[in-house]
Amino acid sequence: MSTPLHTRRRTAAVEVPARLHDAAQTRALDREAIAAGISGFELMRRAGAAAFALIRQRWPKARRIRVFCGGGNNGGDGYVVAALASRAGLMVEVLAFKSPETLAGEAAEAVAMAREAGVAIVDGEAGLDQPFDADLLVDALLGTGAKGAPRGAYLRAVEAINQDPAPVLAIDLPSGVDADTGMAEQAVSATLTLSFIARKFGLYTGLAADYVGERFFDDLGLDPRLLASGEALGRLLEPAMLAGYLPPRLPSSHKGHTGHLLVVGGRPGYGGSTIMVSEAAARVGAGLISLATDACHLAAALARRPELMVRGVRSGLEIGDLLEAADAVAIGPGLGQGAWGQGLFDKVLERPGPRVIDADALHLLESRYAGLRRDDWVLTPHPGEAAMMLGCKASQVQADRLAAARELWRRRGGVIVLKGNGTLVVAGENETDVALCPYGNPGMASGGMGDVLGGMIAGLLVQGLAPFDAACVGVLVHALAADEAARVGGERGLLAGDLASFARRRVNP
Ligand SMILES: NC(=O)C1=CN([C@@H]2O[C@H](COP(=O)(O)OP(=O)(O)OC[C@H]3O[C@@H](n4cnc5c(N)ncnc54)[C@H](OP(=O)(O)O)[C@@H]3O)[C@@H](O)[C@H]2O)[C@@H](O)CC1
Ligand SMILES: [K+]
Repeated sequence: MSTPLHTRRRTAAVEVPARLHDAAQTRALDREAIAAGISGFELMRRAGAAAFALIRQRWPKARRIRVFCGGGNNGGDGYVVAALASRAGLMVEVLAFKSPETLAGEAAEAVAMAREAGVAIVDGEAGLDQPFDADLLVDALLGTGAKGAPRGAYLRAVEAINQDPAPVLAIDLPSGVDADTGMAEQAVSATLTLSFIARKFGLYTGLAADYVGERFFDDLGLDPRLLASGEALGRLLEPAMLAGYLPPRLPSSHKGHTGHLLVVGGRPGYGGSTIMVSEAAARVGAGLISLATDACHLAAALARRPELMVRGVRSGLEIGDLLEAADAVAIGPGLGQGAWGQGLFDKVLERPGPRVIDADALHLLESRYAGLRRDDWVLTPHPGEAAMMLGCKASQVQADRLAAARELWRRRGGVIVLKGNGTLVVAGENETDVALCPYGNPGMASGGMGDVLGGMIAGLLVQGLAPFDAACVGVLVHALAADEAARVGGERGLLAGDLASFARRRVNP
């Protein structure tokens, strides 16, 4: 972790952020826990108890519960929930999508527990045709053992759950959502999802967001040292991290200590983007900002932010001195891919140094600098731009966002920020090189949001944060600012320009 220039020694304790695992890594943790002396059935009993406690807390008035059980251990969790609910006097029905007699191991023990508690267990497919009028549905069809999209009777169960107006608790993950990638085509649309032992990477990014509902997590009381061991895919970005990255400034700080950013872009008609980049950088604390843009935008830029230093430029030849003075560059928004944009981009790439490369500059990178790899840049593609860079479709990027971001990193180096729900920051293959932002909201689906993000990352780069740290903090501050702005005024109608002032609060943790 790097510290911004001219700041006090870090005082806040740096918390280790929550780890994210894929299904195989989760199964390895399950095995470790069992090897450490907690039986598989005890884990299942704890999982069912955690789920039932959440049901009591969130739906205290629920009296009729229908539990959809599959044939694996996810189904086993469901049988435990059913047993506990029945013992508590609720009316419970299990729809079994695999004959309970065929279940093995701890899942068979859970079936016995449900039977003992007097739970009605009926054949799943037959039960789908019988009305039940449930207050709550529990999805215990598929968990981390699922392979591919739900098949056969499981698919019909998913459809039935989604057609039922009752709220849905998904056990471990919504059936049909891929725990590793978040890919989901036909999946349970849950009200809440309660995950056990490990936070599944796939529940935090891409399409999964449309299915998981509110996310809950329970570590089933396992030893934290066990949970911290073994492999993981990456880590979650959390607000508590900000204090560690952004300590207070020294009283003697002046603008020469807090970095000088050069923003380049804004062909005629596209000046707003670079103004937003500049303003966002200023609001996260960049000391000085020079904007090199088409001369037609000078008045607008100065009217919006008189703090900027703006220069109308006709070609890359006119930014040599600005590049010399700048600690970092943000280039791309509104740049265009014509001769003007090309000339400026070539000039910016002539010398190394921290750069945020976005939008049109990503296209120019692909068309003019195939194979160029650098450590000091931050590339910020949205899924469409990532697809352009990888030569595939945006839907393929979304189907496995981590794989796409990793491939971009292998080709281009530096830091890859793959935007979209559950933005990913990737700077290598290790767990500590991968960060995922679980914040943000659909109000951010509007023009200019990416420009503001690029500005924030660039504004942190000039303050001396390392590229990976600047990208993580920028992504987090951007999403938290958007959430705060949405809380104040709602999601629909949220403007990119609204974020900058909310960001200020976050960079002074
Ligand atoms: N002790 C532990 O480890 C703990 C585990 N825990 C819980 O166990 C869960 C993992 O359990 P798991 O590994 O048994 O797999 P699970 O997700 O239930 O699915 C396997 C079943 O699904 C079927 N199937 C697969 N894909 C399918 C498809 N596309 N469409 C249709 N069917 C499909 C497959 O059938 P097959 O195709 O093999 O015949 C098989 O019957 C985990 O998420 C957590 O909830 C917790 O209790 C904590 C302790
Ligand atoms: K499930």
